[in-house]
Amino acid sequence: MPKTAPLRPSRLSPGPLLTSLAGLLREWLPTQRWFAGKGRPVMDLALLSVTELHPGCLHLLLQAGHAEQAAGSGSDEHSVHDCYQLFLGVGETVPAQPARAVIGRADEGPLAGLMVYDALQDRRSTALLLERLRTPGVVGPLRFERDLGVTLPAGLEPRLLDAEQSNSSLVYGDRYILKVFRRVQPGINPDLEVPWALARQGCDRVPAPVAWIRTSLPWGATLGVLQPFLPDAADGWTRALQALDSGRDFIDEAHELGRATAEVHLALAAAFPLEFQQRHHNGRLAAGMTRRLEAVARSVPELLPHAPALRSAFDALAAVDTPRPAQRIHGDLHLGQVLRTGRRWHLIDFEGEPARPLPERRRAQSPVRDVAGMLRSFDYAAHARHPWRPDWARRCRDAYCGGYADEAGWDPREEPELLRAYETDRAVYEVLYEARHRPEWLPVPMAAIARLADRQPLGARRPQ
Ligand SMILES: Nc1ncnc2c1ncn2[C@@H]1O[C@H](COP(=O)(O)OP(=O)(O)O)[C@@H](O)[C@H]1O
Ligand SMILES: O=P(O)(O)O[C@H]1O[C@H](CO)[C@@H](O[C@H]2O[C@H](CO)[C@@H](O)[C@H](O)[C@H]2O)[C@H](O)[C@H]1O
Repeated sequence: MPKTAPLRPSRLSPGPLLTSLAGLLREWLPTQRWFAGKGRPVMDLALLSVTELHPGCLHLLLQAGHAEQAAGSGSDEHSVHDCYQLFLGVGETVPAQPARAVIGRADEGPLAGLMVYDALQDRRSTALLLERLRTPGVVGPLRFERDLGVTLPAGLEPRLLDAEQSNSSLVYGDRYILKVFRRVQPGINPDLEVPWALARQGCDRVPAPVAWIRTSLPWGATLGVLQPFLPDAADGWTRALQALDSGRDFIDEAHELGRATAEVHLALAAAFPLEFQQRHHNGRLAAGMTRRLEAVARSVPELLPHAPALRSAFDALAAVDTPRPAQRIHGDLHLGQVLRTGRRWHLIDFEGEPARPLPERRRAQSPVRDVAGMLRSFDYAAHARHPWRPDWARRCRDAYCGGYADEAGWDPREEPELLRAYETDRAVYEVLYEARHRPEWLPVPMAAIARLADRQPLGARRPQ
């Protein structure tokens, strides 16, 4: 049996504890998908907070730095620091669980001789985590809170979701899903803030938070959110690939998805203050997009030859000065963020692009940005299958914009400069994302970059 006695307080002091964990974490972190420096060496580590959640289970907020190569001629490496949330099990043995849960045996410091493992893969630890959420309260700097109007049942069987994701999610008895944020930033996470506000607005397109975890140390932040689990749901990406595989169009689904997106945008506009953009707003927006393009081109040299042509999409945006109200949006909308149950679409994951700072992700923006994200996603799906089906993507894109216009009362295609600039900006983001996390996917956004630079409409065939 694993040792489950509480650790002596002296063992939890951050400095000595790090002596035990540093070597193990340096090996383990770069293998985790949610680690920003995936595959790259960890440069430095600091423990920002240590809490023993229950005997043998440590909750850590860990600051980790990794080297980021600014590629291109003569550029240097610099270090990037992020704060990560870890749940570590510590015991004389590792409880029965997948071998990949094992992090290793500590060979020095206060944990010397003890095994360390990923507690999110341990049934006992994750069952106790749900118990904490059922009975709100405080453990050290951690606050467990919930919607007091909802009663959470006891004893729901936990399982760690085996999905490609930026965080870690636990499903409890197919009734609830707990998202544990891995990269933590100061401030309320929009994935709690936005679904909560939408629920208050009566919008049922988004699962409403029922419980959440926050911390006050080292600063105020959201650590996790529990929401109802939609059983038998398939995400839009899976549905789109199924349609492609069986040679089917996806027009009805895309049209309905456009309507669902517009419905959520209307609810967001009602739930949060609108911002009326100042003159020259588009100029500033275009300048930000240009800066991002230049930064990504320094990291991913394949982008460099296209940069001048891509900049023209941002210059065209800067030349249009028609201020429009800005509002809260989804911020990272793509086919993987929409779930279909029966004939209904739901939107999930309002965190925004995980690499952007939280204040930026919470800013009011044009809803065209979300539309552009979804349009890019139809192109991604079309590229994921051979032969490439650009006409399939184009029909989806038209149906999606048509559905959006039916619900919202305005068509995103009426703002071509904004749509093109946002699509270009999104493709640039995807280049960086794929280069960092899934290099084998890099050709997909790079193909879009080549077409955007050529001023070809996406989804159209390149001239032979
Ligand atoms: N409420 C839900 N019901 C059913 N499945 C869900 C729900 N929320 C998330 N999921 C599943 O979990 C996966 C990851 O969730 P997501 O919020 O996108 O996490 P991440 O931000 O880490 O990528 C989704 O792709 C989806 O398959
Ligand atoms: O994990 P998140 O949902 O926060 O999103 C990140 O990962 C996505 C990939 O899992 C990435 O999306 C890109 O690939 C998708 C297909 O796997 C495609 O549907 C999207 O259009 C494309 O952007 C997303 O960009 C990233 O933020």
